[in-house]
Amino acid sequence: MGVTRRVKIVCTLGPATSSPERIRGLVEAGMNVARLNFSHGSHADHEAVYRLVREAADAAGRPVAVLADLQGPKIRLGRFADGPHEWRTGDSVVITSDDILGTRDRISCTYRKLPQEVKPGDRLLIDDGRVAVEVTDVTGNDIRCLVTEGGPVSNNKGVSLPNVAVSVPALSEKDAEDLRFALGLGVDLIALSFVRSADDIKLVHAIMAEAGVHRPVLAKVEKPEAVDHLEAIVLAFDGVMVARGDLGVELPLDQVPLVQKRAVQLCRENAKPVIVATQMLDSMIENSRPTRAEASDVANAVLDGADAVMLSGETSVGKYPVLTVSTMAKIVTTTESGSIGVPRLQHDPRTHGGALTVAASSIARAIGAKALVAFSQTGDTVRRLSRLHCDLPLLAFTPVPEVRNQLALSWGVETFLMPFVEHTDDMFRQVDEALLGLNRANPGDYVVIVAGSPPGTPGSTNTLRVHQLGSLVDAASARALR
Ligand SMILES: Nc1ncnc2c1ncn2[C@@H]1O[C@H](COP(=O)(O)OP(=O)(O)OP(=O)(O)O)[C@@H](O)[C@H]1O
Ligand SMILES: CC(=O)C(=O)O
Ligand SMILES: [K+]
Ligand SMILES: [Mg+2]
Repeated sequence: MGVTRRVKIVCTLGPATSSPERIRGLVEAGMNVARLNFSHGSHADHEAVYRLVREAADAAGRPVAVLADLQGPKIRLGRFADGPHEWRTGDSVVITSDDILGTRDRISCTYRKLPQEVKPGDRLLIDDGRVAVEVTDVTGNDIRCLVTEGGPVSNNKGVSLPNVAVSVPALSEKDAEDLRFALGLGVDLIALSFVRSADDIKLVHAIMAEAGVHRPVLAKVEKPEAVDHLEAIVLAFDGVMVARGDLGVELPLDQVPLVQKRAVQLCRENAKPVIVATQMLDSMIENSRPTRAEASDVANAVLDGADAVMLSGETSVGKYPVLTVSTMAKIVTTTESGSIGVPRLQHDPRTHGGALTVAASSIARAIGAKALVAFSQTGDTVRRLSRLHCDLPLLAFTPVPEVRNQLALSWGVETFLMPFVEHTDDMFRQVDEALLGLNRANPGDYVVIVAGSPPGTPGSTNTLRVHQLGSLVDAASARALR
């Protein structure tokens, strides 16, 4: 049975990828997860793109998860009447909490209390640190600043205050509205930006409870506070994104690589998916080929054990969105073919599901099974198998459509959506049907199946079967299935 690319690809959608053709192109090139960035674009934009992703995924017959990335407590510049502008080193500019349409010399910001929380001498970094200013004076709502590192500024660029503890709430009114909208739309996954504590997830859960829709929530690690509480955050959330763009501004840049490695390992230990994000193939925003360093960056995330690698500006506003995805896919598959292992897991499994999946993978290898198969209603058992990075195909069977999509983010998982059945024998028949029917294996081949019994009882993973394909039907029916 062929194994395809194991590490998944997340693509941020934007103006460069809003047409049906472009979105189909991304799916064909290998997009597994589409990221809707609620820092940009209107609800109408996101809704249109959402529908196009669903259509393209259905047409391709492949699951593509949709991830809604909430802006979170990031302070941003407002809009310019006539931008973009260039701020030169030595210029004096005003950032104000007044609600104005900006000019080159005076621009609003999204955080009303900013003038009360900064003082002369504080440094503000704009657009991931491309432009830096220093506060010289605060008068009323106006913060006068000296530009210390000049550069371009435009609508909605982020403003970071690396050493100032601002009291912005973890979920703004805009985030709450965006979350309700995204849940209504039917997205599969939510990401929360600038998470500072494990408790931040409670605000998201409260809105999900009101909406009556529950979806997994990823914590974006991009604040020093998140790095300090990493383990608690991994335990509380359903996964992590290492958001290196803001992380490299909020934290000294040299610390980013080690935070990446620690976050990836912690997530694997806890069977939670982890995305490595930002600037992976950044130069492809402008060029048709990445730098050698970028190719290595993608390869190293694969070797760290990440579930997924992410593209941002490369696909949202870049000149070569589809080519960037195929380039990334090529780097990933070549790296995976190198048979260099990922770091070992440090913990013995602590749950029944964990123990059973370790045993399943070792039995499968020992008997030369063709695949590992997991039945799951929540995806939990599948993620426990996924973290082992076994070189056999990893096939997930679920009756829940959004779980099928969610598993598109997890390392190595290929998912089959199957009707719910009452008895384990019917589960094994579904495996026969799927694998023999699709010509993925031959009667007589072995697969190792992990399941729960009785089916439909979450947390009941207790069944491990060494299954010979076709053994539950007579030979004639097995042949008929082919
Ligand atoms: N829908 C959009 N409309 C206009 N400009 C966009 C849009 N999406 C992205 N951009 C531009 O492309 C840049 C990169 O896009 P990306 O989605 O990666 O946003 P980002 O601001 O870097 O991410 P984040 O806010 O999550 O840290 C943005 O800073 C913005 O200037
Ligand atoms: C993706 C993101 O938000 C970042 O890198 O900052
Ligand atoms: K965002
Ligand atoms: Mg960010």
